[in-house]
Amino acid sequence: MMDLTTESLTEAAPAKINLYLHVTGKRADGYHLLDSLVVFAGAGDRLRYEPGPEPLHLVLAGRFGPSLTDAAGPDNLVMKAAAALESACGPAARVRGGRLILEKDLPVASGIGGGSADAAAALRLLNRAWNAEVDQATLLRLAEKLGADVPVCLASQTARMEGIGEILGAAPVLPECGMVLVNCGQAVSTPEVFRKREGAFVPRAALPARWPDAESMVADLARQENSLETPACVVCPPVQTVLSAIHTLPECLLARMSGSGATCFGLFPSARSAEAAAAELAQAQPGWWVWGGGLA
Ligand SMILES: C[C@](O)(CO)[C@H](O)COP(=O)(O)OP(=O)(O)OC[C@H]1O[C@@H](n2ccc(N)nc2=O)[C@H](O)[C@@H]1O
Ligand SMILES: Nc1ncnc2c1ncn2[C@@H]1O[C@H](COP(=O)(O)OP(=O)(O)OP(=O)(O)O)[C@@H](O)[C@H]1O
Repeated sequence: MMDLTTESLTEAAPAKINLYLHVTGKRADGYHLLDSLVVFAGAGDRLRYEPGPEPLHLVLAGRFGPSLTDAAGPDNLVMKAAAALESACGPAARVRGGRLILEKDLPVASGIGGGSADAAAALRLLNRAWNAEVDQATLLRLAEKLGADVPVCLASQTARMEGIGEILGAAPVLPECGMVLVNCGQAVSTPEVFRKREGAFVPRAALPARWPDAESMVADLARQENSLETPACVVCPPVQTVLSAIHTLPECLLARMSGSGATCFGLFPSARSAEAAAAELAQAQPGWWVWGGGLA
């Protein structure tokens, strides 16, 4: 008998951060080929499912719930994921209606994959709650169709991401470190940033099997880049201000933008030093979204 306790009907949707992001090429269909080291932070959204007799619908809550109210319908990535899963259910599945409650605590359209993490959480959650028995390979195929960042969010574990996001491989073993995430409040369109990218493609990075400490990781990461940082600064100039602010925080080892922006991250020697730095920045910039802590 399946366990349908409250806990089993809740899924975390952690923020995705691209520690580096190289645009290595472009496909004929316009999608870009990437090489990226993806990690997940302690910050995230939360998705809860309350089965019920009414048709499945989405309720938005959390700090950024109101910024998505126009997108609570079938276009929301959570509802798209639910529909995709329903179409792939096994014969023993018990597809039910009810409420999906999305605690939206990550800024929207901000380069940390909030919508992708929500979609992946919906696939995991409903696969369990509906007893859908959709296998991992099929889940990955559904995830790919929902968005380039959804496959990596399915496992929500550190990974090296290639192709357009669908090729997931082993990543270096990471050392203990902390992270600060900062968003200035301006939504940034991913296609627009990709369109504005200019110049040569960047080769695939050479990475070790593991980094023994945060300093050696940062020394390597400093040789990599986010190829979308320059175009994102054109679309959203405050990114530059945010990067400078992170860079000057005590103990900051590296400051960089994630994904297509505008959220930027700082790496710190520990979760504790990141929390302290985040508290300092939040006080100085009350209008920004600031988070500090460890990796997921
Ligand atoms: C920039 C990243 O966040 C890095 O992790 C992702 O590549 C973007 O992932 P995403 O937001 O899930 O992207 P999607 O919703 O699939 O695509 C949005 C748009 O971004 C562009 N896009 C996206 C991914 C990719 N590899 N190449 C692209 O050119 C395309 O114009 C696409 O129409
Ligand atoms: N559950 C959701 N959460 C956030 N955005 C959603 C959701 N469903 C649909 N969207 C739409 O998807 C778009 C991208 O939002 P999202 O927050 O995933 O972007 P992002 O952080 O830039 O993602 P990425 O890092 O994958 O590029 C927004 O314009 C938003 O309207």
